[in-house]
Amino acid sequence: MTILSRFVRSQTATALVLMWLAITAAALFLDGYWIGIMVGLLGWILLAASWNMVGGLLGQVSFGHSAFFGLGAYTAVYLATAHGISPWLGMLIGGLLAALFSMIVGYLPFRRGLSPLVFSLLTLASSYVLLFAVSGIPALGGTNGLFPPAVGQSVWDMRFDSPVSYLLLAGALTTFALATIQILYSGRLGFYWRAIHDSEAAAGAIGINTMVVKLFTFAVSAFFAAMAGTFSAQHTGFIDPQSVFGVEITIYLLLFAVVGGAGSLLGPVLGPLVLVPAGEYLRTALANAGGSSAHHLIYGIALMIAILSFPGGLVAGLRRFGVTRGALSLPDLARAAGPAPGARRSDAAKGSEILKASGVSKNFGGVFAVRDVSIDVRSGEILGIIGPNGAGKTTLFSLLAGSLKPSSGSITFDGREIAGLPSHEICRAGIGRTFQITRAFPTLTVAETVYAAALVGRPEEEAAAIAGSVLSLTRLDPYRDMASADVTLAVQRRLEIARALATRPRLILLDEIMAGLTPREINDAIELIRSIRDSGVTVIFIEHHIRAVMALSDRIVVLDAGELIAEGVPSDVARDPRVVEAYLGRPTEEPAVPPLDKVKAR
Ligand SMILES: Nc1ncnc2c1ncn2[C@@H]1O[C@H](COP(=O)(O)OP(=O)(O)OP(=O)(O)O)[C@@H](O)[C@H]1O
Repeated sequence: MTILSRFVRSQTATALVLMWLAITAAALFLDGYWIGIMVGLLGWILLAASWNMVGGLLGQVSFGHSAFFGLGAYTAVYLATAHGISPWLGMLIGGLLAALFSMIVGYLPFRRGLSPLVFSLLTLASSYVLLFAVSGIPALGGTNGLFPPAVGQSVWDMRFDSPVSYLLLAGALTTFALATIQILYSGRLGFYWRAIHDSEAAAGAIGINTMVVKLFTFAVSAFFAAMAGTFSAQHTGFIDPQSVFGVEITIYLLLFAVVGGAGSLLGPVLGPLVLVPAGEYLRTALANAGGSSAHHLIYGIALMIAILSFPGGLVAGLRRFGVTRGALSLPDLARAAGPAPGARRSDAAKGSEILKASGVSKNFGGVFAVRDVSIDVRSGEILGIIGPNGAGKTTLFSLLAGSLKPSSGSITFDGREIAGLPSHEICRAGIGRTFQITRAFPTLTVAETVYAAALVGRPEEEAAAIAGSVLSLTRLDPYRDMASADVTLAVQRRLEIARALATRPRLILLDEIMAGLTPREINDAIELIRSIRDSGVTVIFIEHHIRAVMALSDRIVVLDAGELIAEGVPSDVARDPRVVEAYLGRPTEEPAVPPLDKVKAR
């Protein structure tokens, strides 16, 4: 499907058609007062849609969109007053400045993977920094603000006599933003946004460069917010630091998101559509009965009732009428006949070394989770990693998969040093992983999850072919349209494997995929792991189920208290006294050491 046909079928397109019908009707039948209200409404929709890209779709709540709004307003007005530059050019420059500013603000939290709260606070601080900075600059009018030049009344000056002209301009800018967001969402970015929103760690593990996606999205969002700022300044004819950089704008944006539905494409349209006219109606209706305090009181109470009645916002309430959060563009995977998951062959010949960890350690403060561990993994083998709870198995996986950086040591994969690389680069190098505690993408279906993983770094047709074949291999076909959050634990674990396989790894790391499964499901998992190996993928798996470890492993590595204590074929490892001691504690009488395969894991 082409970009255009995807767009035409979207709910955004329908909303835009309705919006233009309303604009036409308003232009024909409404007076200047109501047209002014509508202009304000469209401005809020534009700003709310821009905020929703980051706060809703990515799940990174920004308290600083007023900073971008203000940058757009001040840049255009200052360039027009001081240098006679057209606000159109000012809008572009303001947008670019805001995009640059957003990248400076977002770089550190995104790069370091800091918590969303840190991001929120940084954005809030950024709007205050600009508020105080601009208030202290005389050339920008200080706290008194600036007026756009009154000359003109022309398209070039973005100053119009007729309210209808502002209405048309607001409609055009809002259309530009909503259409752009919809087009981005209908492509691969929609999948990446949802994946990052649902689980950033899992998004990185399927190869998504989460930092780049977040920075890009933040920059586009800031550009649109600045656009709204320029427009608003031209429309109202006056700006001051408090009105454009102030926290009220952010509070309104959060309210629109909560009432409309954050994370959906239509939420930022519905939120202002309900709240702006309702606020205006209350303001005028109660003008003679207590003035602004009565209006604010009733507005606040109504808002609280609305928020409590529709926890997911209006979009959630309207879902039964077919209003969705925005459909992703999933191709028909059933028709896609793809290559086997392991078709991306390793450079390493079967039996040769594919992964080598040498002297790898990881400490958390004084705790050594992994201490001086060295392992070799051969291409085509199944390597089991066992050890008591807290032995360092998952930490070792995280080091191999890039979610943790080793404190010391080296890890090479296919001869390339990968220690300390971010998880998306390690995935792209050919290592896939599952998580001990499953990290589904709950807002995606089973098929969308697998397709999203296959899509990273590949054309859509190839991704569809891979996803189709992985769904068959992992026997997930019957569940493909179910939400990932709604399937059973056994299916969720298979889905994690399928997601990792869809990245077409040469090596897959499986972390306790049998935990909590029934004996029958464990047998299925054993068969699945064998078929993965047979498709050409090397397997390392952590498991507490000794029967499965014995049945599957070509070799076993045993960790205890962060150290490697034994390594070898299953029969040797099972009888190694150090291993049995690690599991059962030191025997009091010799030779009462039972072999490990008779021991139930703790
Ligand atoms: N982020 C962390 N911060 C501090 N300590 C940690 C962290 N992650 C792991 N540890 C500690 O490192 C040690 C090894 O933990 P790890 O989860 O790797 O063990 P494991 O062998 O996978 O255990 P299990 O079988 O219970 O999953 C434990 O003592 C754990 O408490």
